[in-house]
Amino acid sequence: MSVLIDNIGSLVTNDPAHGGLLGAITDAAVVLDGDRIAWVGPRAELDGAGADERLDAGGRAVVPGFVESHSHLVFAGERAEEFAARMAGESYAAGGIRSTLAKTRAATDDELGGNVARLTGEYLAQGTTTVEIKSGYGQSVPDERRSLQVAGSHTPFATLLAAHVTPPEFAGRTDDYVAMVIHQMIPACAPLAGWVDVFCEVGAFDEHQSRAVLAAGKAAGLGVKVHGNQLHQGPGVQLAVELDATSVDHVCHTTDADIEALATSSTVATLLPAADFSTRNRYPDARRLWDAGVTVALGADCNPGTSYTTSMPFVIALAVRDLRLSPDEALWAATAGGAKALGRDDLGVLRPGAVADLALLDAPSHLHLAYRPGVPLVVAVVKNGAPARGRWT
Ligand SMILES: N=CN[C@@H](CCC(=O)O)C(=O)O
Ligand SMILES: [Zn+2]
Repeated sequence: MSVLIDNIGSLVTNDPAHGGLLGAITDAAVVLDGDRIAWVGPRAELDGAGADERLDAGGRAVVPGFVESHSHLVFAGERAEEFAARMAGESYAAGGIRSTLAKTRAATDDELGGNVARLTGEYLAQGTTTVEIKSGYGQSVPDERRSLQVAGSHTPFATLLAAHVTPPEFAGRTDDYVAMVIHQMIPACAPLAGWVDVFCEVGAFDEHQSRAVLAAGKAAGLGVKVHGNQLHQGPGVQLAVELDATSVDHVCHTTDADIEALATSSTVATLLPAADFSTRNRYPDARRLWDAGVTVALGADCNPGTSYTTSMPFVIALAVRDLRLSPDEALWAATAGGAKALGRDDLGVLRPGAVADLALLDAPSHLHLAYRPGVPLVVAVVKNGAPARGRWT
């Protein structure tokens, strides 16, 4: 089936063929054919014949669907008390993950799946059409396997976060846990995931342990992702570059050498400012990363500990206000940048042949995403070529 999206006041394509970072077109139209984009351009050049359905954007803005490349949706329970304590002065520590681990292990598959459905629904309603989902609150072979099975029924982008926290049965024996991950968990879970990930951080996994887990995942055919340099300066960024990771995520504490290493690599720096907002952590130096030529993605990092939000528009507003990206750079990083952090060039872009995922904003341009923080501007969403949420005029 073909769909004409007509009367778009301002269209962001992310296709350099239309000029500038965002390939923006005013007074535009888009034609969809099945789940792909068939045509994009100024309305004046549209050959109007023959679409099966017409959606009218009413002169408002259309952007590519947001691409969330970092989330932890397979969990049970919540940690509002921990958040309140942090706001009263406690600092964030990796140990909070263990309380979610206990609740996740005790939950049924249906409870976990229901929570993922609720949260992916929230993402979609706010314009996010692609969501990567990590495991990581199981930390045993059966619990990581079922976490990935639950994730895989909601997304094609599932990541085995094999080394998130040392589980209680391995307390004081992190090296033994790492050995179990390498010899048992990765072989059992690799068929269910696209990437392996580790939390390389003080109090979680050190450089040696992280390298061993990532190398084993890579040898099992998985791509590599790293939680790196979130809370402290550390080896995560360099390790990610060394292992040709698809992305290194957080990247809040960096040296000149870290930025130089990223700039000369194909590893994406995925910035998660909602986690820094919610932990009062240092924000990443996005301006320096971008200006050095690093490929930057933005994600919401939805999880019950550091970032219980599914709002990519909120993340864009933070990135503009506090990370000092321009509104154009922030939108690119939340769409095309997120796609690169998933190794894809046919998501987060509106050009012929790309996946037909887009969002209608009740605004004259994408600038309003940061200009009107907290306002639900996404009023309709198309996913895989089909209207998925909201109303067109
Ligand atoms: N940093 C490690 N993992 C998550 C937080 C997990 C949690 O606190 O439950 C993150 O991306 O911020
Ligand atoms: Zn994370």
